[in-house]
Amino acid sequence: MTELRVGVVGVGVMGADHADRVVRKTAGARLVAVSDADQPRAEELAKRLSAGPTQSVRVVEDSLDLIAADDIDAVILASPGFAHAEQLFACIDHGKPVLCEKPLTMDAESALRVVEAEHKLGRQLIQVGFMRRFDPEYAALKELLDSGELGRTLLLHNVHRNKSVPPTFRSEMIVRDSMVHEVDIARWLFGEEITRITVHTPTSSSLVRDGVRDPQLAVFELANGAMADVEVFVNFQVGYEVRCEAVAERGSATIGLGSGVFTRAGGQWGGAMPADFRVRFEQAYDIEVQRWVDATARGEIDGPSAWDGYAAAAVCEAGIESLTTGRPVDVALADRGKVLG
Ligand SMILES: NC(=O)c1ccc[n+]([C@@H]2O[C@H](COP(=O)([O-])OP(=O)(O)OC[C@H]3O[C@@H](n4cnc5c(N)ncnc54)[C@H](O)[C@@H]3O)[C@@H](O)[C@H]2O)c1
Ligand SMILES: O[C@H]1[C@H](O)[C@@H](O)[C@H](O)[C@@H](O)[C@H]1O
Repeated sequence: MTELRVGVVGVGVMGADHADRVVRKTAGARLVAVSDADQPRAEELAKRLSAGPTQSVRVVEDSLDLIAADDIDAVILASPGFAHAEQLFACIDHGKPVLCEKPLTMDAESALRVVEAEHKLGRQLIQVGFMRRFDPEYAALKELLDSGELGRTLLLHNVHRNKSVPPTFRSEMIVRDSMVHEVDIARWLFGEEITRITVHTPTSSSLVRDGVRDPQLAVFELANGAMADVEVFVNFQVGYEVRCEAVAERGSATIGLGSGVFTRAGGQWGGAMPADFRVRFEQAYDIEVQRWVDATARGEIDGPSAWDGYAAAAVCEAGIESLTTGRPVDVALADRGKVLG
């Protein structure tokens, strides 16, 4: 099998991690080029990753040129969400498969245009980076719930805490960039769309910037009547913590309790907490990128689709509206059958 020649756009925290993953851990793929609005950052990474005898990574100044390049078979998009729409349309124009970090785009309208443009092409090129679906714990939970062993799933309780986030992180980003993971997980575990969302804003931590609502407490209502709640607290100070408990008719199942060794000793109990998502979800990212590379070689995607990215964007848009009023907001979702015909 020939190697998939990959280009990475945006090499900040996540893009640099993915670039390194392609070089060191992913079979059947080769990192060919990187691009970043911050050129020195791209130069530095390319130099570091070109160190091996067989690896030569070049820098392409303009991300659209990287996407168009003849020697790039597929793209990993890890630029900020505001840059995704233009870069996704370029991938569609050039027929390049793309693993696009969440969020797909910044709003439901542009996300739907992406879905429609891909659909017009007649094949799926876009996979969205909802990597939790590849996390072995989440995958085991899904398998258990789908087996029916516990009966119907009725409720999900989620906790999503980051140690801290950059100062640019506003209240809307907590919905669009962080809560979007629970939006995807709820849709995926239930296999149902979310029809209504309410975002409550309890007292904010005194450690966050003026006006930022953190933590947030959201309730999702699903088409089948099930519900999910999530606490998102992105300035938790302690570490990275992601938990999910599913409550079903004949029992419940919880994941995310024991990252690392959980000890009971010397009158204390507890374990280590990962500092961030790169540690907690390392295995999920590895599996995600490997399966994306394998599927791309077959001309397919193997994970969350552009529709999943759009549906999440529509829920987050309603969530951002609810954030300001505290009232439930119905999700306006296009008719899937009509869009994908
Ligand atoms: N799946 C996950 O768990 C996860 C984790 C972190 C971030 N993300 C997502 O990954 C993306 C990047 O986030 P990050 O934390 O790495 O941000 P970051 O700020 O660390 O990196 C973004 C990089 O993109 C560059 N950039 C800005 N505009 C650009 C443009 N138009 N074209 C090319 N490069 C551009 C910046 O210079 C920066 O180097 C976001 O969509 C974010 O939501 C996903
Ligand atoms: O962009 C990041 C990323 O998506 C993480 O997985 C999430 O935990 C953070 O809250 C978010 O800021």
